[in-house]
Amino acid sequence: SMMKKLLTLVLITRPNQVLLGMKKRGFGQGRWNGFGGKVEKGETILEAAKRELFEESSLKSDDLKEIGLIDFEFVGDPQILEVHVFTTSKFEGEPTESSEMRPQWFNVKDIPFDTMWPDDHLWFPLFLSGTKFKGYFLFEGHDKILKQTLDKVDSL
Ligand SMILES: CNc1cc(N2CCOCC2)nc(N)n1
Repeated sequence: SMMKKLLTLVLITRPNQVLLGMKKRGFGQGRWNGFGGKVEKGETILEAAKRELFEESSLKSDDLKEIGLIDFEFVGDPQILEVHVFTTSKFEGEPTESSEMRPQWFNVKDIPFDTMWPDDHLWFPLFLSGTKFKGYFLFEGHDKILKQTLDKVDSL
């Protein structure tokens, strides 16, 4: 039976650039990604996004805007990952390496998609153009997308 796990993903931007973190351990290790993780009991999804952003990058933001909702399914695993994607260009602090993440600014035209999750190059253009989206990706392992849907939406 399908179980859903709530997760967050925060993409910080500044003019012509996106802040990504190199995941140093655990799920997605060795790939650049936004900042995020699990939603704990007793916190809202937005509170989780803020918390994970601070824990993983030392940045603080009260301006996170939800721009995407992505369901990830993995063949053979009943746990669906429901990832709530947020972005902001208003933040405080300096990106700082954590135990989980090594942050680095990337020019938008040089996003390292080859060392990111294979779904990212499909939905990043929507995030970068300010288009809200809903997506579904069925993975086989961590590198192969078997099925996908990606739709622009007016509201999430
Ligand atoms: C499977 N493809 C994924 C997963 C993912 N994350 C799952 C764990 O929580 C943080 C976001 N993030 C991206 N870009 N692609």
